[in-house]
Amino acid sequence: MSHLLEVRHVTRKFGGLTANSDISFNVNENEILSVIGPNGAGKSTLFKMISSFLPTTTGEVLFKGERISNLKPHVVARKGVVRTFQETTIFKSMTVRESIIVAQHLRARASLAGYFWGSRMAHEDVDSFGRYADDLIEFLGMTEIANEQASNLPQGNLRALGIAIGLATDPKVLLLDEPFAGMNHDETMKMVNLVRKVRDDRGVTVLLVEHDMPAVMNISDRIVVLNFGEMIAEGTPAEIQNNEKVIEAYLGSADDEIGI
Ligand SMILES: Nc1ncnc2c1ncn2[C@@H]1O[C@H](COP(=O)(O)OP(=O)(O)OP(=O)(O)O)[C@@H](O)[C@H]1O
Repeated sequence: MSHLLEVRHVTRKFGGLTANSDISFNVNENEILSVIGPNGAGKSTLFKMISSFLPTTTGEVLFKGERISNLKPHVVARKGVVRTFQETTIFKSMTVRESIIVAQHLRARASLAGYFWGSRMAHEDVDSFGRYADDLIEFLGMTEIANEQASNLPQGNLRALGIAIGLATDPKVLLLDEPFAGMNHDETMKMVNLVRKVRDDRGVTVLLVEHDMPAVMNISDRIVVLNFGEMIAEGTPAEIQNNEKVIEAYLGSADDEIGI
């Protein structure tokens, strides 16, 4: 298996605070890798650097051997590394289908003027965006809610729409920020299956930050553990569950009901 992503000696400081300290690990193609750690461990900061929403202080992130850290986020997204946000960023006034169409703007070939004047390329874009949206809607099992306004959707469907929006630009790597947060067991299991399907059927490599340990242990091929900005472990779910440093980090934190 080749390394699709390489996180190399990444450090991020905020003034005197080191949020990430010399983090290095690789992500293989078609892998589901979770980043876990107690509150404030530096997980979100690391995700922001991988998707280039935040520059590294030192170190770099490579995608297919090419540096993607410290570029503009839309450039990184266009290359195929896309971060999904929690539902706050979903266009609530649009329907599911409209949201997925609009989210494809990064793939547009026609110019803005072309859209304004209705050029042939603009018409082709709009047609292909519609077809791709319908394909995604079917793939994600959202046909029945395709024309529902996003603001009317329950939590589980909103999360699925977040994933659909992430997939709208046909990424190679999807970064999911707490995809199971606030979900009950059934909703979590549906989302676990959906994320697996995205990996299995569309060949998307998935990185996720998550606090729900049973879900993490269920879904992950490998896990990276952060604590106070340091990477303290990396391994399979079974290895992580038995890792002394990890157990200590969680027992010593407010997350001691973490269930690992
Ligand atoms: N923009 C910022 N400015 C200053 N400090 C920050 C900033 N962003 C994060 N931090 C600090 O960096 C540390 C790591 O934060 P981060 O949000 O990455 O942790 P986390 O593991 O994602 O936490 P949680 O699980 O609670 O979401 C924390 O001490 C946080 O206060």
